[in-house]
Amino acid sequence: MADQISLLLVVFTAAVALLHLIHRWWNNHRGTKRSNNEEVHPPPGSTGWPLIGETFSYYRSMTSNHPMKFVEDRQKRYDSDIFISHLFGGRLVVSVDPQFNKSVLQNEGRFFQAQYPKAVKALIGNYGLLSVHGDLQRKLHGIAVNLLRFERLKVDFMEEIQNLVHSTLDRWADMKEIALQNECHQMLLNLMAKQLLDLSPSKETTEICELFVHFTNAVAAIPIKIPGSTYAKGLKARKLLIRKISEMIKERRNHPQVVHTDLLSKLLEEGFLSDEIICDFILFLLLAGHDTSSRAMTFAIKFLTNCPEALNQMKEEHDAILKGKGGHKRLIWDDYKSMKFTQCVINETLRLGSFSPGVFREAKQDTKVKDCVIPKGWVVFAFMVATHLNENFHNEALTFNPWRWQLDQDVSNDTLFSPFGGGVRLCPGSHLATLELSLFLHIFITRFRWEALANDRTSYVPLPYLTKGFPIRLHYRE
Ligand code: HEM
Repeated sequence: MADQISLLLVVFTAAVALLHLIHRWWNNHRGTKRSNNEEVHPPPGSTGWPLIGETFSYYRSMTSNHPMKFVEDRQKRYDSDIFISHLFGGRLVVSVDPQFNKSVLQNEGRFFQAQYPKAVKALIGNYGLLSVHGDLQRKLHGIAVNLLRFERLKVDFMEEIQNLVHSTLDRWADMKEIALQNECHQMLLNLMAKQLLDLSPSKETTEICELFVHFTNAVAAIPIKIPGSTYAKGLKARKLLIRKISEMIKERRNHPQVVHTDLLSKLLEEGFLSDEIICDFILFLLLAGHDTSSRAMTFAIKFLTNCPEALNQMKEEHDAILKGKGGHKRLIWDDYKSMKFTQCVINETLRLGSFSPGVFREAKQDTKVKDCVIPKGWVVFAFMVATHLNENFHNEALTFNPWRWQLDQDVSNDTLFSPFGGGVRLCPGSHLATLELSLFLHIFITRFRWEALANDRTSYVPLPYLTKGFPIRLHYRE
């Protein structure tokens, strides 16, 4: 009996090994015949193991002190900046070529179109902005741009953000010790909940924030739908969030006499969007509008904590602004525009944090790049973080150095630095995000000094975050 089991194990192991070799060979040698019988070769690469592909190597590298190892190994192995892999549940072409990535973004709707993995689409819904194309994308993008236009930033948001940050910091001061990452998530979700759904900070917004933790974690998690998995929890959170928004829509329709000055009212007034579109659109804006900016806030404070020279320069800049206002604490647009060093800190935080690590685009036709062809229907992962952390483009790329933005104007070109994407999908929230960060840094730095309570590390998966949530102890500045 024992012999039979051993024999079975040997046969099974040999079969798996053989399958793997065949799979590898097929990955490395396949070509596609075009209609004129010319054989075209996709980029070099490997889809790794059946089903899981190269997911584990990618995760291992992106959670380590050497996040670019996954990319660097493949660049060396294939002698190419564009290679095939199997990540996020499917085969794709990974591009770390900044010129090609820029052209992918600029050619949205022509040669490429946004195509996020099925698992992400199931979370953001059929009408989350990154799922829609053509006229509907332009229409919804336009609504988002209008919501976040300069005139609104200069007046409404300027006022609203400062009120919110001051009241939140009053609460933090009472708590003395806080987990900054969670607190920033909650603060910015409160801002978006007010703008989109007219919700003031309450038990309900705290519940929404808790659901968003599961929802966001699932966006870049391994998409396994078994009960208790990160992905399954995210899908459940989506269902509950959509139910909440639907109930608000019903409530508004039942009580039209109650006046609201939020985005939801405007969308209902316009009357041409279905409830399904409105729910997915609002859910997407809630997500996009709080998650990345709140991560950026936490990272900025963490980077400054580890770089006392930059923190001192920030203190000087912000103390001078306050002094110039003769004790009047509320900032105006010109004060914001005068924060020169702060802008360098924000750029450096966006580069080193790379909060939106890459974008997904499907080739709408066979597309020649260098000496290979990306066949129609294949998805390209334009991996921005690999440009942002590349030593060839940014000297000592893993070091926080805000002064690089003062000295070397070249690094601010949008081929090498594109934290907000580009083309027709350029992030409509980029100016709001910069305003939020600047005002937050001003108020935080002028009110508090702080000490870190744990030795936190950066992980770039599922999305960039600090592994311990950056716990800090706060003290009022003398
Ligand atoms: C640090 C903060 C932020 C970063 C790094 C960021 C990054 C990005 C990137 C890279 C894209 C392009 C995705 C693609 O092309 O596939 C994008 C799209 C988008 N972002 Fe942001 N974003 C930030 C903040 C915000 C905020 C505050 C809002 C809204 C309040 C927002 C709303 C959106 C929307 C609606 C889109 C989709 C645009 C479209 O597909 O038409 N983002 N963002």
